[in-house]
Amino acid sequence: MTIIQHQMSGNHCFGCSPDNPHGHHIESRWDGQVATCTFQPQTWHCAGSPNFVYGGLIASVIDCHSICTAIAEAYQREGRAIGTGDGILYVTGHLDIRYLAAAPIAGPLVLAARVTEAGARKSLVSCDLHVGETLCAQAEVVAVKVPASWGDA
Ligand SMILES: CCCCCCCCCCCCCCCC(=O)SCCNC(=O)CCNC(=O)[C@H](O)C(C)(C)COP(=O)(O)OP(=O)(O)OC[C@H]1O[C@@H](n2cnc3c(N)ncnc32)[C@H](O)[C@@H]1OP(=O)(O)O
Repeated sequence: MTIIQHQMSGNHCFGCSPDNPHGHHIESRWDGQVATCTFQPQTWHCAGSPNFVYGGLIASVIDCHSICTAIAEAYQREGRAIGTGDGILYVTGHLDIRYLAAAPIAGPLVLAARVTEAGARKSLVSCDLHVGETLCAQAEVVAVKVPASWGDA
C-alpha cells in the first residue's frame, strides 16, 4: 500500500514529515479509498492521567492524517500518482473532533480516514480513531486547497 508521506518531497510538517527530527513521523497508508495510520503513543504523550493519551496529540495525528488523505485523493482524482507533476497541497481550514472515550496510553492509535466530499477548493475528510475495539475519537476536517508555493512560504 502507498505511504502518502513517502511520495512527497519538501515536507517539513511536525506531524508527518519523514525528515523532521522532532516530529511524529506518522505514515498514512492509502488504498485508493481509505487511508490508515497506526501511531504508538509514548508514556510522555499522556494527559492529566498517565494512563490516557493527551487530546492535543490525538488532534495532531488526526489533523495530519486527514490532510494527507485529502492530498492523496486529490492526486487520484486528477489521475496522477501522489507527488507527480505539479504539487497538490491542502491545509487545515477546520478541525472538529469529538473525544468519545479516553484513549489508553498503551495504544496503538489506529486511524482511518476517507474523503466524503470533494470540491475544487476544499475536501471534507472524516476520520475515526480507535484503540482496540473502542472508537475513541471521531473527526470531520475541512481541507482547503492552497497553491503548492504555500509549502515554501
Ligand atoms: C505540493 C508542494 C509540496 C509541499 C510539501 C508537502 C507537504 C505535504 C504534507 C503536508 C501535510 C500538512 C498537514 C498539516 C496541516 C496543517 O497543519 S496546515 C496548518 C494549519 N492551517 C493553516 O495554517 C491554514 C490557515 N488558513 C488559511 O491559510 C486560509 O484561511 C485558508 C484555510 C487557506 C482559506 O483561505 P481562503 O482564501 O479563505 O479560502 P477560500 O477561497 O475563501 O475558501 C475555499 C473554500 O474553503 C472553505 N473554507 C475556507 N476556510 C474554511 C474554514 N476555516 N472552515 C471551513 N471552510 C473553510 C470556504 O468556504 C470555501 O469553500 P467553497 O466556497 O469552495 O465551498
